[in-house]
Amino acid sequence: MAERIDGKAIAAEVVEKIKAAAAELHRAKGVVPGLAVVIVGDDAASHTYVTAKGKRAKECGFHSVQVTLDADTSQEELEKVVGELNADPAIHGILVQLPLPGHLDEFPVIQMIRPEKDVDGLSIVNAGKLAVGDLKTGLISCTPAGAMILVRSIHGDDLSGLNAVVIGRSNLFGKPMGRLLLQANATVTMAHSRTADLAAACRNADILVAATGRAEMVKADWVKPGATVIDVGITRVPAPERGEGKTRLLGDVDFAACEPVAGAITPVPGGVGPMTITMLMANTVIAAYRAVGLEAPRF
Ligand SMILES: NC(=O)C1=CN([C@@H]2O[C@H](COP(=O)(O)OP(=O)(O)OC[C@H]3O[C@@H](n4cnc5c(N)ncnc54)[C@H](OP(=O)(O)O)[C@@H]3O)[C@@H](O)[C@H]2O)C=CC1
Ligand SMILES: Nc1nc(=O)c2c([nH]1)NC[C@@H]1CN(c3ccc(C(=O)N[C@@H](CCC(=O)O)C(=O)O)cc3)C=[N+]21
Repeated sequence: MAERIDGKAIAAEVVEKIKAAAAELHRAKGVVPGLAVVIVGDDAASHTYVTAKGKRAKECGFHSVQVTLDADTSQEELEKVVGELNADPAIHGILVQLPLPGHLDEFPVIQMIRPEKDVDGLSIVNAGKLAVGDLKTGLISCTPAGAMILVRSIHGDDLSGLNAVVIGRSNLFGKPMGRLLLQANATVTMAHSRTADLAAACRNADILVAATGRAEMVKADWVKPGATVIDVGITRVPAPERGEGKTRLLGDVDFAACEPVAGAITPVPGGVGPMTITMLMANTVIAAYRAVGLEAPRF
């Protein structure tokens, strides 16, 4: 049976470091880290997730702002809001919840966020720094940064000699995850919807990371015995057995089938998700340190 990687417990340890860093920043410079989350429209799942971010920000002692815009907000209105947050000295981190409603163009909105405040790591500057291996001056997308802490909890900092397979190649997760694994000396395969024999590619993985949003697609015979399996996917499905209107979350990994084969595995919920929210706070405190010219702590 695989070891279960407890994302909640590891996130709680990181939260303590974040709180201490925030307290030190306040003591040294009188500055409170400020995080703004912008959400457009009324997607229920997005709102639950944004509420969780606000709660965690408060818990860390941050100044936290949520900007909720109507589903029919125009591109100009959204860009005006981001412009104001860019100019606000009390805000060190800005996150625009994705995806945006279909009539809005994501790319220009994300690219106008000042790189120093881009806590999602999606700006060309931050993505580029990661691509050239500069992990010290940019900001790295929260979910891959959190997933790497989970990988390190099993394998340590140096992944030399290990094969890693990432399923999914999004800018938000797959690409930065692949780059972080490569930077840590893993031999990386980036798989996606056009990969020929996905099962065979996965069977080669000492570290298998799934981020597709296809519920339970990773089966037991895709997993190399003893491999570390990191499940990023989140799909909400109806769960009538829990009561009327109730739902539950499924990952991209068929957990029950893969747990006996893997060496270590993350559950959903309680794996990568809690790390994502925590790393958003870590990025915000890092941005706040840099804003006052202090060297940022590492998490
Ligand atoms: N736990 C957490 O903290 C977080 C969870 N998520 C979840 O992770 C999942 C992925 O998110 P994100 O990267 O933003 O999603 P995207 O939809 O942007 O990307 C999905 C990727 O999966 C690939 N893919 C889709 N279907 C298949 C398939 N059948 N076989 C192989 N590859 C496939 C796509 O390939 P192609 O490029 O060829 O289309 C694409 O690269 C979602 O479920 C999301 O909810 C996301 C962020 C944080
Ligand atoms: N700009 C942007 N950045 C993101 O990082 C981003 C985004 N947009 N859009 C949506 C996805 C999804 N995502 C999740 C984060 C945490 C949990 C999470 O906390 N999950 C808990 C469970 C929560 C629950 O029970 O609902 C867990 O897995 O244990 C889930 C999903 C971040 N995303």
